[in-house]
Parts: sequence; C-alpha cells; structure tokens
Amino acid sequence: MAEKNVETPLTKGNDVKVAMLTGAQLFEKIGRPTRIVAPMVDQSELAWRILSRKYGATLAYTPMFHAKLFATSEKYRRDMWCDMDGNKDVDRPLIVQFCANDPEYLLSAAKIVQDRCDAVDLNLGCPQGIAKKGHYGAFLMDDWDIVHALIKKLHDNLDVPVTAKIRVFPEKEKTLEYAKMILDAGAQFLTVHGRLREQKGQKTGLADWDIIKYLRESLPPNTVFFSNGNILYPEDITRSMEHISCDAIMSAEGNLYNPGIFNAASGLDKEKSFPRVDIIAREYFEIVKEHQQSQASKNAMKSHMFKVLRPFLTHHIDIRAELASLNAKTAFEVWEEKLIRPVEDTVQRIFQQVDIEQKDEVFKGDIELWGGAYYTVPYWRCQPYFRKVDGLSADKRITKSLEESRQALDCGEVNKPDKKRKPESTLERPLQKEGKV
Ligand SMILES: Cc1cc2nc3c(=O)[nH]c(=O)nc-3n(C[C@H](O)[C@H](O)[C@H](O)COP(=O)(O)O)c2cc1C
Repeated sequence: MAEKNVETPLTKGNDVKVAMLTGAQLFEKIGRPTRIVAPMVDQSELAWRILSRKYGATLAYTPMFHAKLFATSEKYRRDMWCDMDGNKDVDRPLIVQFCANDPEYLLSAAKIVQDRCDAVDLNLGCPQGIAKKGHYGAFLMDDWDIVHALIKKLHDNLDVPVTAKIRVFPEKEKTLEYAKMILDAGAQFLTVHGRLREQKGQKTGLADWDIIKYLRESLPPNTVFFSNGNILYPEDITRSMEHISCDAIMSAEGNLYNPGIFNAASGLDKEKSFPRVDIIAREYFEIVKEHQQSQASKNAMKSHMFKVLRPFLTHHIDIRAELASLNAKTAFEVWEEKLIRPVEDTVQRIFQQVDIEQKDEVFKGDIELWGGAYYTVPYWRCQPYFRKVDGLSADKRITKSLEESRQALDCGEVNKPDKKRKPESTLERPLQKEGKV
C-alpha cells in the first residue's frame, strides 16, 4: 500500500498540507467500524444513514455521485448534498463515493466534500449500462491506467485518504494484481464485492467469498479490507467475517430491507435483528422530517418505505395503494395521515391479539448447503427479500435444488457433499437479485 505522507506535513508551494492518514490510521481514527452501509444510488442518503447507524451500522458510504456533474452542476450538487451531509454530530464516520474517469473532475468534486467526510471512495464496481456508456465503474476494469491515475490524483492532492470498491475478475490471480495496483496507487481501504461484472440482473447469483478470502490472505496484512456480498441475516455478518478474516462487512440490499441487519451481536433479540415495520417506518419518517434540507432524503423516502414495509404491504394492499400515491413533494402531514399512522394502527391491532406471543415468534431453519439458514419472520417485521427469477423465488430454488441433491445422494449417484463446499450451480444460489450496481 502506498504510504507516503505518513508522519510529516506535506508542503505544496506555500501551502502546508495536513499529514495524510494511512489506511490503518484512518481505520483506527474512525473507531474500527465493522458494519458498513454500502454506497447505494438514491438509497444510502443522509436520513437512511442516520437510521442505519441507530440500528448498528458503524460506517456509511454516500450513494455514488457523478464526479463531473458534482464538480460542475450546482443543481446536481444541491440535489445530492446538503449542509447536514457529513455533519460531525449526525453523519460520521462517512465516506463519499464518486464515479469518474477524469482525474481533474474527480479531484474537483472530492475537494468540495473533503472537509465533511473521512475519506473519498472511487466506484469501480458499477456494472450497469449507464456506466458502460459513460466508461466508469466496473468498465474501468479494462483500463488499469485510468484507475491508477484517478486514485493517485486523490492520494497526492486530497486532505483525506482515498479508498476503492471493486468487483472481481473470473481469474483470482488477475484480481489480485488489480487489487495490488489499486493499493499501490494510494487506496487506503479496499472493499471487494465478490461478484463478476457480468453478475447483474437475472445473472446476479452468489458472491464468491472464497475469492475475497484469497485476496485478503494474499494482500499485505496491514491492508484495511472490507467484504461485500451474501449478507441476508445479522448472523451472516459474523459468518462472513470469520470466513474471510476481513476488517468489516458491507451490506446493501440486506440493509435496505432490514436496517436491523447490522445487529449481528444481538443474537435472537428480534426487536433488534428483525425490528417491527411500524417502528422503522416512524423512525425513518421522523429523521427525514428533521432533515428537510436533504432533498436526497425526501426523494428516497418512498422507495425506502416500499422496501422496509414490503412483507406488510402484501397483507395490507389498501395501505400499499396509499403509499403508491405519495411522492417527494407530498406534505409530511399527508405522509403521516396516509401511511405512517395507518401502519402504526394496524400493527398495534395485530399486537392486541391474545395469541400474539406465539404469532410473533421468529423461527430459524436448518443450516443450508450455502452455509447459512433461512428464518421465518412475521410479516410485521423487517426481513430480507428474495426476488423471483424464472418464476421461482431464491429460497424455493434452493429447496428444489436441495431436494434434487438429496435424492441423488439417496440413489448413490453423487459423492456426499463436503460441508464446506461452496454452492456452485445457479439453482443453489440463495441470493439471485436484480440490478446490482
Ligand atoms: C439500490 C442499490 C444501489 C446501489 N448503488 C451503488 C453505488 O452507488 N455504488 C456502489 O459502489 N455500489 C452500489 N450498489 C451495489 C452495492 O453497494 C453492493 O456492492 C451490492 O449490492 C452487493 O451487496 P449486497 O449483496 O449486500 O446487496 C448498489 C446496490 C443497490 C441494491
């Protein structure tokens, strides 16, 4: 890892620059966070970060901002970044993420935020068509010189450290070379999302923890290293950290559907691990209201509500219809009247049932071939979401696949599976999700 600028202040012309922190120093300074809210376009905005920290997140990333737009368009900046973003009392530690392919624009954008964040991250993982067209994100995996130049530019000129978030190549050795190049250019934290650039939409599939582990073991031991992928439940965080020996775990979709995902240490305390939807909806709403200057939070609220309330709304379609009618311009009183209070009243009625204690139980299933277990969670509690692919939801595909493999075992057709074996076939993949950036 490039460790220039460590002890002494850098001087540039007559300017005295603050000593740059190494990854290890930065990690220490921000309290050795282990649970990270992933960068998520339109979703990891101010209010969501505040809520997630309340439920156990210890570091958060902003959504990816487009560096050129951020540097040149005041309107874009106003929509994405307000005076409370990165505020010392409510929004730290914070890493601001950009996508870019031009070092000058990246530096200009990063300078605007450097006083209100702990580091600036470069997005090298976005696999979407828009990133292909704009030549950024995961499409820079084909252009290592640009990646190096972008990171070095920030490392040499910014007051805060630069970090990077990558996807993996099919070849682990090539991925290792890529990671080394990124660290050599000056990145101080490395986040590895264990999926290929091609793993998006219907082909998302399972992230590969083994390649992440290989990188972890092959890179210098002082590398501050975060893993991303395959986190459905709080306990998956512990499992992943133990498997990979990484410094922290980042979660995106798991966090969106259940902000309690970060409560890995809470064991079976369902109030923490699977919080009630009425409580989360109310808390999030109050945070958005309290930070009205954050346009990004107002814009994101409807989408967040659909996600945290998802299991509940399938049982209460009248409330779902009301939510569909709301938007970022709707007055807060209307949100209160049409969504928040009806959700609270309904859950309150549910809890007045005499047998609610039994009904409110959370059940853990058996350990599956993929290493974790599915939970059965009452619909009034936040929980992960399995998308349908080819008409089957992921857990059904797993069950089907397990049945098939058990039948094959019974018939002596295949060798007994190694317990540690990583699921290989698409059918065994629990996390088929769409549209990952
Ligand atoms: C709604 C959404 C928005 C995302 N936006 C970004 C982004 O802005 N920058 C980024 O690096 N990754 C982005 N991602 C990818 C996530 O950060 C993460 O790498 C990926 O979802 C895998 O993590 P998960 O399995 O916990 O969902 C996004 C993912 C989702 C679901």
